[in-house]
Amino acid sequence: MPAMLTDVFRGHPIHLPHSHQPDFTSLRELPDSYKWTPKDDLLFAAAPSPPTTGENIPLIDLDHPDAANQIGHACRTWGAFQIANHGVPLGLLQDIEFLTGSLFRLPVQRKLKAARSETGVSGYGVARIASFFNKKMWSEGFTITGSPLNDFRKLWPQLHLNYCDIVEEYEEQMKKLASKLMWLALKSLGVSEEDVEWASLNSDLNWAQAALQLNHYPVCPEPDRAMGLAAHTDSTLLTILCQNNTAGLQVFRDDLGWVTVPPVPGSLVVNVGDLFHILSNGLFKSVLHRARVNQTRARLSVAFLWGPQSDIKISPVPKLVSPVELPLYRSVTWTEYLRTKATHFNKALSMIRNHREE
Ligand SMILES: C=C1C[C@]23C[C@@]1(O)CC[C@H]2[C@@]12CCC[C@@](C)(C(=O)O1)[C@H]2[C@@H]3C(=O)O
Ligand SMILES: O=C(O)CCC(=O)C(=O)O
Ligand SMILES: [Fe+2]
Repeated sequence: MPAMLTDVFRGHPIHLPHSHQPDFTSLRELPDSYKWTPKDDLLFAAAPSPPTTGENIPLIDLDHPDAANQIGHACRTWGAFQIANHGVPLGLLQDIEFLTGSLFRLPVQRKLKAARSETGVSGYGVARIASFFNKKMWSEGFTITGSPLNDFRKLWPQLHLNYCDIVEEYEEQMKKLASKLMWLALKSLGVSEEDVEWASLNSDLNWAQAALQLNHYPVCPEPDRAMGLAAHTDSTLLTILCQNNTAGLQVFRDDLGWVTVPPVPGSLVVNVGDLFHILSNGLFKSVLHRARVNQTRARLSVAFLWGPQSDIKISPVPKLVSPVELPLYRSVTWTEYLRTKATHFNKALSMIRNHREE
């Protein structure tokens, strides 16, 4: 039985001080431990794209006949795009946003009842990547893998079953959408289901698994010096992000710097993760992104982090490899990759890169 996402960090404990999580609303000044400088993150001060260039990740209508090519182009140039007409009911997006808001409005002591353990994936706390930075991030998170029942019972003794239903329905919809997006993107490269062995053997989506990451970025007294979620790439095949109507997500482009992704009501943001970069033999860009905060409005986001079951080995699709286009990466399971990332963070991709023989 392969390790499930839930067990990924068993034997790989990490000490993160969730219990020191402050009551953000009570802080009138930004404590020094939350003040970021370029020393704390080399890209902290990287120039943002001037708003006049108007360059931004594309908004793609999934009903458009050319959607596959538009998605492929976005994956190659940005590693991110927004989608409209995605088929996920608006009411469900509102429900998951409501659930997220209700969760983070709970008193800190209640949230800590469901704190993530040192070897766990699920629960309340700071993002796992926090361990790589000297400064703290102005955010709190809640990760869900598998059933949230046990955690939700601790958070909402009365209402937990309603909230579990919302998560189940949301994950169901996201699973279908993520798979559709992956095949549309691959289609743009001339790759179909028959070309991807592990998927064609399991066409009913049983080859996939996911985590749901709920994020809260409270109002911040000094947003220019704070960081909501530090720059990172996701380890996933694809991540689908639902953000409330407050801007904060930024994506990085070498030629443009940091570009803010504007919230578009009813749309969803899609990020290419490291595993899709590997699968596409480097053609799709695993996008570096981060979340900034602001002084007037709290921000919520819900990330659906989607990847393969833990026994599936991901490697460049054979059709995209040739004597001139050598496979850039060796094969890796999601579990192996998450563990590599937990140790080497932004060096993880280069750890599994094949080095060309001289
Ligand atoms: C499946 C996963 C991806 C993730 C690590 C995790 O085990 C669960 C949380 C995910 C998340 C969300 C916030 C950013 C991120 C880098 C992190 O620290 O936790 C991602 C992880 C990832 O994609 O590597
Ligand atoms: O809140 C956001 O916009 C980004 C969240 C994110 O990157 C993540 O959860 O992995
Ligand atoms: Fe992310």
